[in-house]
Amino acid sequence: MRDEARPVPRVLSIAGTDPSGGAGIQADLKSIAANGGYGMAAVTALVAQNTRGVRSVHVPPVPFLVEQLDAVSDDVEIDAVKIGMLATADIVRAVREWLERVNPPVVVLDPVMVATSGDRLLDPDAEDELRALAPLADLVTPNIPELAILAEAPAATTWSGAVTQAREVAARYGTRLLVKGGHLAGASLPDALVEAVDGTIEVTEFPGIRVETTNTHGTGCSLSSALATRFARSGDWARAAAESKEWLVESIRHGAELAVGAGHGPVSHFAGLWERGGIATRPEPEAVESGWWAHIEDIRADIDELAFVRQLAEGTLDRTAFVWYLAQDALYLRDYARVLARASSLAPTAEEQAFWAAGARDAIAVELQLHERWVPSATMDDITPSAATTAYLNHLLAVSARGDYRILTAAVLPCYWIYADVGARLRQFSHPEHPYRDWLDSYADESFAAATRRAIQIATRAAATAEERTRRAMRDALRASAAHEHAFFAAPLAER
Ligand SMILES: Nc1ncnc2c1ncn2[C@@H]1O[C@H](COP(=O)(O)OP(=O)(O)O)[C@@H](O)[C@H]1O
Ligand SMILES: Cc1ncc(COP(=O)(O)O)c(N)n1
Repeated sequence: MRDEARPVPRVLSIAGTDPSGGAGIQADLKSIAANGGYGMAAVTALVAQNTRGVRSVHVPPVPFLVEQLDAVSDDVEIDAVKIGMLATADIVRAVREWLERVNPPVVVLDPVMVATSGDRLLDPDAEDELRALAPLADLVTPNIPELAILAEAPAATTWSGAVTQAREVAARYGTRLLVKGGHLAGASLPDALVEAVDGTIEVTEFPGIRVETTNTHGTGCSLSSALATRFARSGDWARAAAESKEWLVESIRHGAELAVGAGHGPVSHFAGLWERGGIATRPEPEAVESGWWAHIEDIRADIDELAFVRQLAEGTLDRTAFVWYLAQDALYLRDYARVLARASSLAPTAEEQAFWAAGARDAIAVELQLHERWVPSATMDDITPSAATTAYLNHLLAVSARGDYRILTAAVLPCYWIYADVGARLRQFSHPEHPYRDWLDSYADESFAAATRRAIQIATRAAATAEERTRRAMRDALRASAAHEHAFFAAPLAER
């Protein structure tokens, strides 16, 4: 077992090619990626094949394979090696020498000899060399015919016969085996890990059910790559075997959906990932922020153009209209505080819970301040919520009632964001004689600016990790609130 398992192991496949993508290094790279590793590949042989069979094999000069292997090992720290098709005795020897030189921490040997189609992928005179390579592997993954060649005995015809033969092979080569039941008939399809533990050979069986399919091209390649990758991650062979088999069966089940070829089709290496993770990309929080800001640009421009905002800046705003606005604001803040308290109660972390709770408290504090300075509490009894105030609050309370925290963070955001933005501009109009100086200066509040930054951060981070549908709902809620902000600023001169 390795001292330190790697989160994304760097796994090198040494194997032949399959231009139709289902077996060989093409399958290995997909399998390594699907099982959580970084895949690399050195080509032993180029095989003109498809799902129906092998047409011809071209073996490049052996020194060139060694160059490929050295190019990788001179540069990359290799966490695991998976060996597949080796074609000739010279290649087996060259790979063995490289293994002895580089000594990679994990070696999985799939002793590829015959393709699913029945075509030979290893010269018969290379079998002795392959037997000599087996002891260098941490795990050998023969199918039943390959096990027989390692055992130099007839092929097993029953599962118990295969396991008995695997015990002999494990003892003889001093290596660990994963023997596969794919070539036996029947509904069950077990695999077994056979290894020497404290001098005795132990067998761990992984039962399985045969999937009714012809999509079995590359199952051996894919399984051995999955094993190398998962063992490099966990350092546990039994766990790697169980997980790899589960992954492979799921991939076999979805193979036919790919509609690749008319023979033995490939497995769908990423079926599980596609189903559970999807292929949608996700934006960074910064991109969400700039996208949202642009999405409400028209509303922001309209707010800047409002007579109320302009007159407030110039100081020409009618005082009654201003006090009416503040009274509406006080009414608004009372329920806005409740909505922020709801965000606090829905928050996934203690920090966010505290942030929204503080926001709720501050909203009430501002409301009380409004009474002290501008709107006597007695006046409040005469004020009824305007249509704009009612509509804005109904929107926020509805989002709050629906209970999706992420959408709620987007809905409450404009009250921070637009307010801080409008305020920053209004503040510049303040001067000692300005009738609303106190009010304009209150916008300079640094803690409100900091709270606005944090609210933007919480909402955009939530959006960045949400699925597309939720992200869109967040943007819609934000825009709806922005429109309510506009109506709220327009109301003092329109509704009153
Ligand atoms: N039809 C199937 N249903 C479920 N699992 C299968 C099926 N065919 C192969 N497998 C699994 O794929 C792996 C490789 O199987 P096998 O056919 O024995 O090896 P190879 O591909 O090397 O000939 C094994 O784990 C086996 O259990
Ligand atoms: C290059 C290459 N390597 C191996 C196999 C065996 O495939 P399977 O995994 O179906 O036994 C193959 N068809 N081609």
